[in-house]
Amino acid sequence: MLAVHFGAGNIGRGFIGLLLNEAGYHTTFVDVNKEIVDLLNERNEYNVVLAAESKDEVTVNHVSALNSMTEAEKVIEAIGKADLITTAVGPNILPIIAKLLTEGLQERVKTNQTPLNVIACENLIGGSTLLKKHVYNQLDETEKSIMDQVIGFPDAAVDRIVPNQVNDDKLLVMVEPYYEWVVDQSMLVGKQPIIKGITFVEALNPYIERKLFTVNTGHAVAAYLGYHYGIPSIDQALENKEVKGLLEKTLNETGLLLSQKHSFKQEEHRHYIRKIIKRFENTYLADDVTRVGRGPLRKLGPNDRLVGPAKQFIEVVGQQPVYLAKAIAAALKYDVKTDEEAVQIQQLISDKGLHEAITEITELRQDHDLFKLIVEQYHSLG
Ligand SMILES: NC(=O)c1ccc[n+]([C@@H]2O[C@H](COP(=O)([O-])OP(=O)(O)OC[C@H]3O[C@@H](n4cnc5c(N)ncnc54)[C@H](O)[C@@H]3O)[C@@H](O)[C@H]2O)c1
Ligand SMILES: O=P(O)(O)OC[C@@H](O)[C@@H](O)[C@H](O)[C@H](O)CO
Repeated sequence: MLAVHFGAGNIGRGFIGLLLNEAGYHTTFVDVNKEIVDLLNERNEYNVVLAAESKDEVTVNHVSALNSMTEAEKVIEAIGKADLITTAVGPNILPIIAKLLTEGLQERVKTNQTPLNVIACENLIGGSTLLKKHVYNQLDETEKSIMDQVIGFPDAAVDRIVPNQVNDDKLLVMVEPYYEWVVDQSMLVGKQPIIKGITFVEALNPYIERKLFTVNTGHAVAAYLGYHYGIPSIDQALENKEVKGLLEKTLNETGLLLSQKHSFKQEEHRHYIRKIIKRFENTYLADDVTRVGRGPLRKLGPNDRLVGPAKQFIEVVGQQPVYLAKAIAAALKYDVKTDEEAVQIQQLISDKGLHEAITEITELRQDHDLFKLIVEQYHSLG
């Protein structure tokens, strides 16, 4: 069995590649990083080490790689033969890989009508659906009706913390022990892939919202407030009582929303939150606040992990999301010069002023309750 996986980065190698290998796939990674592509082809294997006292290590083999910049034809050929396609490139890169993916799928369906699923493993609600949209924008009506029959784009939620890697061995990936991969079964075509570690569910929305609005909202709070207090890593941010307290209060807000919206049992959800906080406290991960806070423009988007639940909190719970607003304010103050999106936000605030910048970034109208809360919290953060 062949899997073509776009993005041989942290989650690609440290999570998806590992599970695909355990399920018996040969994985062809597609990436633009020449060094990683060359090393994968030289060794055809790499190791994954657990960020835990045991430091257990497993070898992932049956892997190779293609450079999408210089080997487009080979990528198209691999898509033609693939049994599964997955991605972990980052939401902003999906429109870029969609071009080559489309060419591959167009060629494939000319001779191969075997059903094929494309699963985007990104931190995004409706990631595969978005990728499908980018693909379908390039198809004519006949191609669309063929693809409707044989190509599936099931949405997914993936959860495993994989920090930036600082190992001498450039292929080695350190990952936390915990993982969860949930896929929307109702969106699959053909047979369900047999991959130990995937949970198939009939409706993904409660799972992706639970993950994004708990793990990623909590992570964002720790990153932006951690940065605000000059703390370099997430586990250290959690040692700071002020940050941990604000994190817990923010997750109580999203918890209330999620419990009301998806009828989660409150005690079970509290247990889920406690487990996540423990994961953030893992000192073996030493996860930089700048990795977790990366891309603040994306994270402040109208449906992402901060503004998304804050708006819903007002609508569903009927209260003011004070702590989510504080996290949004901290994200607006995130001033990391090496992060292009942070630079853009600071530039926007200085060019157009805070109010206009908030509207442009979050798409919130100035008379929205959340808008006023964000402004208040921004000024109170100092
Ligand atoms: N790291 C985590 O803890 C984690 C956990 C769950 C989900 N995710 C999600 O997984 C995705 C990837 O995150 P990551 O942490 O692995 O990032 P990463 O930067 O480590 O990996 C991304 C990879 O994509 C490659 N890439 C960039 N442009 C490309 C292109 N045009 N074609 C092919 N490959 C390209 C990069 O070279 C890199 O190897 C993101 O959506 C992220 O939100 C990450
Ligand atoms: O990948 P991002 O930039 O969307 O978010 C940063 C982290 O919160 C994220 O990578 C987590 O580590 C991951 O989602 C855990 O499953």
